[in-house]
Amino acid sequence: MARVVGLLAHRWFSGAFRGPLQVIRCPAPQLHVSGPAMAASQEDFAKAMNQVKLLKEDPGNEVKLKLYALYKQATEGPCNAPKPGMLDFILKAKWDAWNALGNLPKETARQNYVDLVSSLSASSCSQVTPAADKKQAESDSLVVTSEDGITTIRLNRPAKKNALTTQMYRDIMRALEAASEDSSRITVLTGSGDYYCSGNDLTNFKDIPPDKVEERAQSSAVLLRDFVDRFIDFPKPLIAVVNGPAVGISVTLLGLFDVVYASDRATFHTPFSHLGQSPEGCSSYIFPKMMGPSKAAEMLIFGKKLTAREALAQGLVTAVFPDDTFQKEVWARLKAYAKLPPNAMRIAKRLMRHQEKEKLHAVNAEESRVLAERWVSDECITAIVAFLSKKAKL
Ligand SMILES: CCCC/C=C/CC(=O)SCCNC(=O)CCNC(=O)[C@H](O)C(C)(C)COP(=O)(O)OP(=O)(O)OC[C@H]1O[C@@H](n2cnc3c(N)ncnc32)[C@H](O)[C@@H]1OP(=O)(O)O
Repeated sequence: MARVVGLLAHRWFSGAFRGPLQVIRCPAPQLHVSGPAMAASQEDFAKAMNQVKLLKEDPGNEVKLKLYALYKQATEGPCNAPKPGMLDFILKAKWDAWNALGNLPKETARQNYVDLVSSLSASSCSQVTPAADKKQAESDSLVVTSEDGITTIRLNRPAKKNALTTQMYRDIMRALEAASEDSSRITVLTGSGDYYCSGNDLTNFKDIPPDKVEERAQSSAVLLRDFVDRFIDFPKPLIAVVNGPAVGISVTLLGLFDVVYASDRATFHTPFSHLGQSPEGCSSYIFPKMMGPSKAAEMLIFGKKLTAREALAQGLVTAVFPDDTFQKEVWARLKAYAKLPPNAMRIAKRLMRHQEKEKLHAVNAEESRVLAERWVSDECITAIVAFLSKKAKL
């Protein structure tokens, strides 16, 4: 421990503060399920010490001194070190800060330390994932956090109902790659705001020069195929926390998740025929197997929108929760799952997925190929033009 403090103190006062790991985004507030007024546990304290090393911005010497003092008070109690000489400025500043805490109880110092670190993390809007040596998110539209053994990938375009831009597909792929290698045990996909996701961002089709339409359809099909492949191959338990309505590809992909928890406000809509498009995400294979061919046809051919309860009855959703307790109940459950032995979980997943993998890749390839054809069809172009000119909504 003394080594850690020494290292931190060295970093702070030499200015080399930033840790080597890549910063992703703010921690998700709802991950903090523990009660508000409780004293910080040793575990919280240890986590806070780690978080300090990962702060994006140098919080400044005053805050660093405060952190130092609280740390010493929390671990050793009131200042008991001899006062340094006047000329030893750094040691003197540290000693003064510690000594100024007087007889503050260790528990209070621990709590204050945790609170201070948490406010610094929130204000510098930084959080890291352990495998963040890889570049993960290019924009604010995706927020990736890692905490309590759970890597959370959050779609973060609430004003656009979390519609997926081309960049977001790429960022999600990177986030999945990183999550498959980081120390987290389970991975969650969820959305910010009132929607889970409104599917493909239809403005992805905007401003394509006529002579590039075919080329763009082909490159989008490659992107789609790669994207869905990542879900097929993802090695750890993958959970969808469906916080609100889901549309298009965000619904079809659910068949590739291990568990799907939904708010009772969520709906599930795959309006492919309305859009002149065709099913993707392996849904043309998984949905009929899961819910029977005729229920799958209602969704995938006729675009029937399911309520959360209907989706539960069809096996698309694992459990439905009342919206007002959704986040609390789901995250409590996930935190418990994230304590299970990671290798056992991966092995169980591998055994379940293994027999189907080849088939799923083949289905994905075919669905992507067919969609490339649909994207250049009159039916599809008409539907997209109608949406973009605000004449049509689902
Ligand atoms: C490369 C891989 C390709 C994979 C292909 C996948 C296929 C699909 O995913 S198909 C599904 C495509 N999605 C849609 O067709 C949904 C279109 N959106 C809507 O019908 C409605 O917006 C809504 C029912 C989702 C919500 O309606 P509501 O009245 O509540 O809100 P709005 O005012 O319409 O939305 C707010 C804002 O968000 C924009 N927006 C919503 N969804 C999309 C979207 N999918 N693409 C682009 N933009 C979207 C909407 O236009 C509004 O924007 P403004 O505030 O600027 O008007």
